[in-house]
Amino acid sequence: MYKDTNIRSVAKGVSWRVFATTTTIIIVYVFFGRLDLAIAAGIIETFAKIALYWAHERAWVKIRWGRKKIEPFNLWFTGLPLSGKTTIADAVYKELEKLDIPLERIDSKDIRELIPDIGYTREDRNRHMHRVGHLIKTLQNNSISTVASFVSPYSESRKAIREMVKNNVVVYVKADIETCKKRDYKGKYAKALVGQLQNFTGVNDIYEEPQHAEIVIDTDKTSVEEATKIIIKYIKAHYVK
Ligand SMILES: Nc1ncnc2c1ncn2[C@@H]1O[C@H](COP(=O)(O)OS(=O)(=O)O)[C@@H](OP(=O)(O)O)[C@H]1O
Ligand SMILES: Nc1ncnc2c1ncn2[C@@H]1O[C@H](COP(=O)(O)OP(=O)(O)O)[C@@H](O)[C@H]1O
Repeated sequence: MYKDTNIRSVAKGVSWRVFATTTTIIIVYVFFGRLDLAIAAGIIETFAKIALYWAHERAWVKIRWGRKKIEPFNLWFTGLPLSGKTTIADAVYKELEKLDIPLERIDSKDIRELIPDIGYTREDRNRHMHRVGHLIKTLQNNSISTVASFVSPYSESRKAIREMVKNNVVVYVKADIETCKKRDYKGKYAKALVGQLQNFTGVNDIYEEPQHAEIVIDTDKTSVEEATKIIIKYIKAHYVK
C-alpha cells in the first residue's frame, strides 16, 4: 500500500499549475489583447492556486468517502512436481506487479524453508496447507493479493484453502507425468523412482486432479508466455478493473 506524501501533493500542485496557468495567460490575452495583464494574472494565480491546490489535495487525502477497498484475490497454482507451477507463477507475478496492486508471492520452497519440520504424508501436507491458508487470509485482511504455488495434491486441502480465503482462483498447471520426469532439473523424480523419496506425488503418492479449477493450463501445449496472458486476462476481467 502507498500513501500520498505532502511533497507529492506539492509536486502535483506545481505540475498542474504549469498547464492551468498557461491556459489562463492565453485566455486573458485572447480576450483583452494585453500581454502585461495576462502575465500579471498568471503570476498571481500561480502562487495563490499552488497553495489552494495543496490545501484541497490534503483535505481529500483525509476523506474516506468515495474510496474503494481493493478486493484481494488468491491465485492458487496446483500441479505435479515439475509441471511448471513456479515458472508460470513467477511470470504472472511479474506482470501483476505492473498493475501496482498490493501483492505477495508465496512459493512452496520458501514456505517449507520457513516452516521446515513438515513432511509429505497426507496429514502433514494438509496441516501445511492449513497454515498457508491462514497466512493468505491474514494478507488478504490487509488487501494484499497472493500468487501461491504448491503441489497441493489432495482435493480436501484445496477445498480448505477455498473456504479460508476470498476470491480464490485455482490454476491447474497440467503436464503429463512423463513430461514432468523429463523436466526433472531438481533430480527429485530420479530419487523418487529409485525409492529414495517416499510419498512423492506422481510416483508413490497420488495427485487428485482439480475438478473445478477456474483455469487449466496444459503445459504440454501452452507456452509460459501464453499461459501468463490467459491468467492475466482472467484477473483483469474479474478483479483488477
Ligand atoms: N516426498 C517428498 N520428499 C521430498 N520432496 C518432495 C516430496 N514430495 C514432493 N517434494 C518436493 O517438494 C515440493 C512440494 O512441496 P509442496 O509444499 O508444494 O507440497 S504440498 O503442497 O504441501 O503438497 C515439490 O517441489 P516442486 O517441484 O516445486 O513442486 C517436490 O519437488
Ligand atoms: N509450458 C511450460 N510451462 C511451464 N514450464 C515449462 C513449460 N515448458 C517447459 N517448462 C519447464 O519446466 C520446468 C518446470 O519447473 P518448475 O516451474 O520449477 O515446476 P514446479 O514448480 O511445478 O515444480 C522449468 O524448467 C520450465 O522451464
